[in-house]
Amino acid sequence: MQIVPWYFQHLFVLQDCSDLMNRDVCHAAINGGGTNVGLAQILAEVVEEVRLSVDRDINGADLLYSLISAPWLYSLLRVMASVRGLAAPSSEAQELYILLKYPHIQALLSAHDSVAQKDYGPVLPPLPDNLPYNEEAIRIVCLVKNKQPLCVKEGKPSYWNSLRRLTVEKLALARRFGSVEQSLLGSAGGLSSSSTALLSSIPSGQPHSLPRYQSTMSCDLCCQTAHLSGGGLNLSAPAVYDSVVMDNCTDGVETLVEDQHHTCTACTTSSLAYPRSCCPLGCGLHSQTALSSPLLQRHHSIDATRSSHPALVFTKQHSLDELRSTVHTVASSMDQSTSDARDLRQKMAEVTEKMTDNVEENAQALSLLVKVVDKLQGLIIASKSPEVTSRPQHVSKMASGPNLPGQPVASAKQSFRNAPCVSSSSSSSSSLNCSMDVPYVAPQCNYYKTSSCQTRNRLVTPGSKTKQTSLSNSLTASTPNGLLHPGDKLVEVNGQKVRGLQPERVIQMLVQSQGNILFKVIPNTPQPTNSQPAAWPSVKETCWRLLTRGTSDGGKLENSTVPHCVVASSLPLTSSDISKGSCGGHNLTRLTPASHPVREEEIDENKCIETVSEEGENATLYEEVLHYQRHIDDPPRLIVLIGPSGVGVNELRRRLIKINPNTYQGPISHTTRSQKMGEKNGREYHFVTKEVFAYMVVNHKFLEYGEHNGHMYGTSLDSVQDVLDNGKICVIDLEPHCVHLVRNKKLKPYIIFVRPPSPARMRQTRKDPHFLANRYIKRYFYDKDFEEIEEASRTMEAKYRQYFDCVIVNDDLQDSCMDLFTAIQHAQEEPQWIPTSWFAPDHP
Ligand SMILES: Nc1ncnc2c1ncn2[C@@H]1O[C@H](COP(=O)(O)OP(=O)(O)OP(=O)(O)O)[C@@H](O)[C@H]1O
Repeated sequence: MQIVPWYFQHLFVLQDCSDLMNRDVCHAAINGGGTNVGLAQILAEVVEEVRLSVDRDINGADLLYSLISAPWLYSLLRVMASVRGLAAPSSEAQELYILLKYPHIQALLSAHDSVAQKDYGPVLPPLPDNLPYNEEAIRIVCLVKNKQPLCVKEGKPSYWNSLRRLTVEKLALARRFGSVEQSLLGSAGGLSSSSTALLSSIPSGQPHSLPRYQSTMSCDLCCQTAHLSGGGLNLSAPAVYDSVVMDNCTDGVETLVEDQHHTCTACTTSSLAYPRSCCPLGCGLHSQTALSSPLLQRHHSIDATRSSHPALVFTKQHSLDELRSTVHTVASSMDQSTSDARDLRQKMAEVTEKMTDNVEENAQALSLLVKVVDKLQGLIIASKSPEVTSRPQHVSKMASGPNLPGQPVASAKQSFRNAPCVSSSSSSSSSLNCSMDVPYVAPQCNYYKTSSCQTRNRLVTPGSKTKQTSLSNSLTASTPNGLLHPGDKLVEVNGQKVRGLQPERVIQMLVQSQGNILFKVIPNTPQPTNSQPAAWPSVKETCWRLLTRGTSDGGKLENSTVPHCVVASSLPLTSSDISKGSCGGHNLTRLTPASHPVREEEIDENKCIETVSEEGENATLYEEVLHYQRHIDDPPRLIVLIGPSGVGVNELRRRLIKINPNTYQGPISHTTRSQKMGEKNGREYHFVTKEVFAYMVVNHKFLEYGEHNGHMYGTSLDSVQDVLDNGKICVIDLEPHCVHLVRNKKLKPYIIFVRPPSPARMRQTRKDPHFLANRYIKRYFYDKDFEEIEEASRTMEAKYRQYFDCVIVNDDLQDSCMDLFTAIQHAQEEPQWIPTSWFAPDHP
């Protein structure tokens, strides 16, 4: 049960506090401090009672609920706040208090609270009363992002969690260094007034009416989150209570679990006997902290089983790795924000660099961390302040300066509630209430609310209809009520124009955004059923390419581009037709027009129209073709090599590019692996995050992609286009079933099939070469490989031959390279038959 570790953390901190209070109380009693002796007794009893409850296997949720709503807890919190008032508190009490008042702990807690207390319900600006009824050119969709970053896998910690965990760990580290660190930290900030306010803001008297927000408890070691909302526990504790949790977890890093049975790795005692387990899922961390804290030493001495733990040593490398990952998380989360964010990132990096074995430097690093946390704090405050919402991007600038709000929960929440969402400056709206999951259709707007997000459509004055990037594939997946549709054109995100931006860039903005996300989209209007554009019929003369034919067994270099065709129009093609037909200066070789539509019986080897059989039963019958010669100013045609695995496609491609890299180039692949030393983004690879990669996959950006060694690799259409745009001839190899992805008017691919010679000949020519089965497993060819290659070639050719413009038999390598070179020249410089549809003008 996920709740148990959280509970145990609290149980033990209570135990600590109980013991601590006991001592303090005794101390106070001895010194005449007058503290309520009965409180310590109550606490001790409660701890014992809770422990017994666990043994009796009482439902954890109920237990937790009663735990956090118990009056003694509030008494405890009050007492903690008044610890400082003791005449001569014990060293443990002092330490506890010092821990609680560290500014970075306070800032962190406060930041965490602010996030947790955010009301994730959207607050949308009102719609204007005078919206036109029939205005549908632009739609505004406002989504409210939930707590999970976009595309992040379930369970992945947010950077808040990372930061929180990190700070806790750093605190544990710092505590090893006692006074030096304290003095430095003290000089770095000490206990700010707002921190004090935080501590003293615990109301006395009756139990709090706790703020209602979803409580997401995290294991501070591995950041596994356990949502407690399911068990009626949509409650959380006030800030100080959280700080107790954190303090406990600081202590708690001494003990880890490795499996789901809550067995302590150090003492192998089971969770029942030693219920100190922190994470039931096993966080896998094995670096530990040997804490010199008297509190911890006492902690060990409380329980005999615990005292048997060996001293655990903090691993610096682990700390650095954690810190680096946090830096990375923060960095990637704030990639496109302003200089403040960069400053923050820089500071995080500095902290990373400063973490050494040197006490003083570590203290400095912690001090820097305080500033970083402060900045984050400022960011949250900024996101709550109304003026921020008028900025085009909601995280455009972080508030600077300090930072602990010390602000009561209610007011913080209120200020957030009052904040209008980011909205387009040109529009306003009026509010409508609606029920969950029921689309409410008003005369002037659509207004939806879903369980994960609340969205609203709003009609505004139409803007430019310039072609925009469509993100609908991924966005529609996030908008269950269908607010966004495939083909919708995205105009703005959070008031920021996205015109001309790559979809990857836009998705990056979404990943980084928090709270409301406002889309302005041009709805996709249904395409006319008649796909033939109005301007197109001007080309009267047509040819038909026969797409299904038997395998040709011609020579080594076969040009299959001559269509088996006649003309099916009574009107000759004129030059004006050509220009109207968007042939744009291409030289069309006209065929002799037939005087009547061609009938099936007229089909023969030289002059034919025949069924074009695409895959599937209801295949298109014919492919209409035109003779096309590339204009010198046109981008080069894409060269696509297809062949069975092992035939030598890559070898040919590699050699071709190597011989003349100024003319030929392969596309730059995308990868999620990290950049190595000496590599440059965009040269060896496009290094992208998993989120961006996933987005690209979802949006069919890749021609091919796959995984290797846990990293994703893919060849994107855009990277192909980049090569062509640079005036180079892009040469790619492709699986035949992916050919349709490039067979379009923009790329005008010239498709070359690489056929193997006979198995006997292959055996002769491929004596030494390696066979890269699946591209990665390198081994020598076996005899059966040659037969398989031949078989695969035959199958491939039978199925896809209709798409091949040329066939090269890869026998002798030198000859094949020459053939390839000739074929490519041919494709670029001589007339070729290409589908008529590639000349069709763009849809308006
Ligand atoms: N004509 C040839 N003569 C001799 N060896 C060749 C010839 N063509 C390719 N090879 C060799 O055959 C091996 C396989 O070639 P290559 O890796 O290019 O295959 P491929 O078609 O790209 O297959 P895969 O897609 O599975 O990698 C390589 O070692 C390559 O050097």
